[in-house]
Amino acid sequence: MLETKLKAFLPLLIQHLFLYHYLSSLLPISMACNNKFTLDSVRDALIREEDSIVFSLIERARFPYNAPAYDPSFLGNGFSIAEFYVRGTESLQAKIGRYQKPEDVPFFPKDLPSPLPPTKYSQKVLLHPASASVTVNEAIWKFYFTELLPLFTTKGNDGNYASTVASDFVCLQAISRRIHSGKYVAEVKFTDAPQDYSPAISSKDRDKLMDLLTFVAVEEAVKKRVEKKARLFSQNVTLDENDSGKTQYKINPLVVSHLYDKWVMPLTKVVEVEYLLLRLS
Ligand SMILES: O=C(O)C(=O)C[C@]1(C(=O)O)C=C[C@@H](O)C=C1
Repeated sequence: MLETKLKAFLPLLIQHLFLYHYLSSLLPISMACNNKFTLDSVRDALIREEDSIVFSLIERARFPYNAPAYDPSFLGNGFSIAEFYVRGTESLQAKIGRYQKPEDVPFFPKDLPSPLPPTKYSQKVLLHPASASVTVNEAIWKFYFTELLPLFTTKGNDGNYASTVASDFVCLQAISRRIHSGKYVAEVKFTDAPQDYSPAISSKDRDKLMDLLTFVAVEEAVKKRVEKKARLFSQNVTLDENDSGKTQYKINPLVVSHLYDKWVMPLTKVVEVEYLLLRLS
């Protein structure tokens, strides 16, 4: 009985060991600790991304909502200024080698040009090859413009559309990179416990996978930390010793914890599940 079970598990184990050996020599330095890819080192990378997200929101909050920047009829070419800018910038960035790392995912992947000249980066950084197809950027685009922006910008229109959409793109890229880093989290969780994840992957049991990869205490800590970072990074600093006024924040710290609670962590988990479902292919 045990022998039959072992025989069934053997091909999986060989595939797993091969991929683990291959991947651990290829993963990004920022996520590797002493050349070892661990849950702690990946979580450290996610913590670092929090800074980028908070600072990008602070920059965007300098401008009011600026509705004309999102009006698809404004330029007369069928695109809003925001979409036109993101498409053009992604195309330029692809030419100089962006979008080869699994966590750098374009919002408009169709017809992106190849890098000039071809870079070597993609050969150094690889997860399971199927990971490239995992993207939740459509959902990110939607929640960012329709739900998040109105929460942290003031109503109004100051005509600064170019700066506004450039700031939007920095926010979108930071949020997307953090969420798609879920591919690394999923990989390390799988390599740490293939025996737990493999049955749920084989039976395509999304709920079970979601259950296995969820750590409620970690999520609570993340929400508290990002709120604290927003409080620290976005407060107005004065040198006036007698200033007993209420601290002013450039963005509401509660909006940042809400962003993580409602979108960033749930979508990271979707990325993890989708990655895992492809992990044994
Ligand atoms: O740290 C992990 O284990 C993750 O999977 C990342 C993350 C997050 O998005 O921050 C997502 C799911 C877990 O429940 C906890 C945290």
